Amino acid sequence: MSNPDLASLGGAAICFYGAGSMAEAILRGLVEAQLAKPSNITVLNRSNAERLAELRERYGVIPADTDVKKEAALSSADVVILGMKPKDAANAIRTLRHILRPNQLIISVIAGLSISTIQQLLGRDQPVVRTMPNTSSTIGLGATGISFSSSVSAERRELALAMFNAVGMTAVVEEPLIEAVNGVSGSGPAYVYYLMEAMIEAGVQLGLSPDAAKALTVQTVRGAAEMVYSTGENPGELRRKVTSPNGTTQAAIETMARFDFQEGMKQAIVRCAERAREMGEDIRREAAQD
Ligand SMILES: NC(=O)C1=CN([C@@H]2O[C@H](COP(=O)(O)OP(=O)(O)OC[C@H]3O[C@@H](n4cnc5c(N)ncnc54)[C@H](OP(=O)(O)O)[C@@H]3O)[C@@H](O)[C@H]2O)C=CC1
Ligand SMILES: O=C(O)[C@@H]1CCC=N1
Repeated sequence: MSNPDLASLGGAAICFYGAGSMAEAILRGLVEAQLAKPSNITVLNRSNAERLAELRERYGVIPADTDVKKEAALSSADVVILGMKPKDAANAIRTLRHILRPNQLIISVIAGLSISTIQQLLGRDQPVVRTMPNTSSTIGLGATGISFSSSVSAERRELALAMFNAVGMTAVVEEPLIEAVNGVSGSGPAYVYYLMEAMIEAGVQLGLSPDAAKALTVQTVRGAAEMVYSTGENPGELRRKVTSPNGTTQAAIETMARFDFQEGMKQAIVRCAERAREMGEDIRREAAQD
């Protein structure tokens, strides 16, 4: 399937600096949507050459598996995507200081890491796009929050949006709201999986086979998400339609309310955002030691 946004990415050379699960989710989406040619994508990591070979096998992207190739891939890229864990970010970004040119576009997916810390680690006002995607990008159903440093041109904003629109939907937010995005959708798939684990366990407890409990749970979550998406109705309205007075659903919801289910969810999301800020602060302190 060709993509109408293809023109906006053109032949941009993209380098994934960090080649883990999030990098794979994005690059797979880009390749499958034909938004980028595999021959324009290089991947590199710290030391795991087998992983790079696996990505080459799966998507046809180019592994940069020696120091010379890594430096060449980074210095020649139009876009460098930072995809390492927050604890590895400061050291990894510092090494870019003498490799990158000042106008190369940086896109970060790293939780907590602010645009100003990236620029501090690079020692200059490099154009930076800060994002918070999620792993559903793997199947083109990602949700990504995006913010830009003031030095990112309108054309490059479009390019970054096209990249993440290729793997799902995007929401442009002011940078201080990226942690809120982390709380809602960056970590969000895990909350849904957690809920599904409980639904499956309860189904088995009630006598269903594990396979039947899983199949019924998966279809229920898919169907419920699709109902909200395709009808445009609020989840609360749709919930009320399922809940007959004094019926089975009411009994279930009242039980959840006794355990303060919604309050627990809200506090979890607030804590997630707070944890992202703490992790960002740790990296900022590391950067300040320069
Ligand atoms: N997973 C998720 O659901 C989401 C993750 N994120 C963010 O994405 C980032 C990556 O997460 P995830 O993909 O799960 O992590 P992974 O552990 O799967 O991947 C991390 C990658 O970074 C590489 N790396 C680490 N240090 C360096 C270095 N100095 N130079 C080059 N490469 C390096 C690792 O290489 P090697 O294996 O060789 O050490 C590995 O390829 C995190 O910052 C996270 O906050 C954002 C949204 C969602
Ligand atoms: O758990 C984490 O820190 C990462 C960031 C968002 C999802 N996973």
